[in-house]
Amino acid sequence: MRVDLGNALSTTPGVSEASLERLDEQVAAAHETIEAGRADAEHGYAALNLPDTADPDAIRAAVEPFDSPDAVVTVGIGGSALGAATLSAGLSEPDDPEAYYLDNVDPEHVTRLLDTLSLSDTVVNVVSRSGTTAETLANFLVVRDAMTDAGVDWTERTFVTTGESGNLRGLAEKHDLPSLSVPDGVPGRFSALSTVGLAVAAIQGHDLDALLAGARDEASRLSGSLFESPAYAYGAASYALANRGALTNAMMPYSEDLEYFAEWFAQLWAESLGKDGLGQTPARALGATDQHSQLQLYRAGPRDKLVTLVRPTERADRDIPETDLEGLSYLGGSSLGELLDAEFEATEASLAAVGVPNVRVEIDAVDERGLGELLYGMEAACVLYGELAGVSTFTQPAVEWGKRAARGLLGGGDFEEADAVSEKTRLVVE
Ligand SMILES: O=P(O)(O)OC[C@H]1O[C@H](O)[C@H](O)[C@@H](O)[C@@H]1O
Repeated sequence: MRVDLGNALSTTPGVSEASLERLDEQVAAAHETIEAGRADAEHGYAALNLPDTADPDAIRAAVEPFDSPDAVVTVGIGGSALGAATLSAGLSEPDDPEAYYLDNVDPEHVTRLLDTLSLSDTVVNVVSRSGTTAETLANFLVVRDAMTDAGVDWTERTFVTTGESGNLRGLAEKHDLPSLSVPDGVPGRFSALSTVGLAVAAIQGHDLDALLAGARDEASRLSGSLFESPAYAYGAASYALANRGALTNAMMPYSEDLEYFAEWFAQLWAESLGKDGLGQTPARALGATDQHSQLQLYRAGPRDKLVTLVRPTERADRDIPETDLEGLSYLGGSSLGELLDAEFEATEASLAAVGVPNVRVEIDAVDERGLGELLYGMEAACVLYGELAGVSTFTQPAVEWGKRAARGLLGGGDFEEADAVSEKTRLVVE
């Protein structure tokens, strides 16, 4: 992963090179804390050890009974779905088993998906670190029922990824389901490079070793200076820019294959850093599509944004046919990839021209190695940002509040958070 901070230096907000040099002392101290956390495999920091601790052979062995299914449906939410979804979207090949994600309990969507699938040729991948998330367990009960109704033995088609104990672990043991464990100390949103994110990639036949090698490369570049580590350069600059008023981070990959990556990044950044009145709101965008919608705001709206432009430097290309249509001949003989690159450069320059901070992040290609670098790099950037900001990066108390309120409302226990629902102030206009 390469990070170019040049367009964030003399912008508004912006961070001077001299400020970054001063910040580098804090980066060195934060790096020491991070390394100590990694050495002790402390909660959260352990995620940065995954390139070495994940076991691709064990993952491949666990999914081996499911040889070439038509589809794999992951039932999970948040960190238990987005990492796998990012990988399957980024790596997908036409002959792969189709990957679907049930990460919402919208009944119409669930029904539509179940009606579309040939359930006897589908693998169900139930993922929940805690084993208690209501949406995941409810969806699983619905999927299981649909399989039984279709005459499919769900115990033959299901595998489970969860913690060492809990409801799901109990279910896996009771029915002798193939299962994987979520590694200790790895929060959901940092679990893309573990059993949680890699199992679907394994079923689809992607190269787990190359993914982890990419991540390992990025890990080897972590150092006590932001000027030597692309991940820390990104984390430190984002932190400095947020302190100076860039409270939104618009993540804008120029690749359809990375659209899910922006969604994964949004959870990572929001849930890890949004604490104590601090944080940077992630916005999701896609180049070049959003040049024709959101870019107007990014360039001319409030000066409260950092725009992160991500692209692969190599991709399979497609020529644009020659044409004698008036005014269009400049396109002919060029390629869609060249056009997309020109759009990327144009957006970057258009933001820089009016002093809107933007950072360029590049990987060589959207392949296993590139994704390993990118996901690991962003995780390390996030951990560094959290250290610099002094927030508790690996917890999510605000999310837990909502989970308890919803559970209380459904009669799943006596949770005082549920009372707040009836205390809501109303001002209804009809
Ligand atoms: O994996 P699970 O325990 O089911 O959790 C799924 C998701 O639940 C919560 O909303 C957490 O805030 C997320 O970080 C987590 O990824």
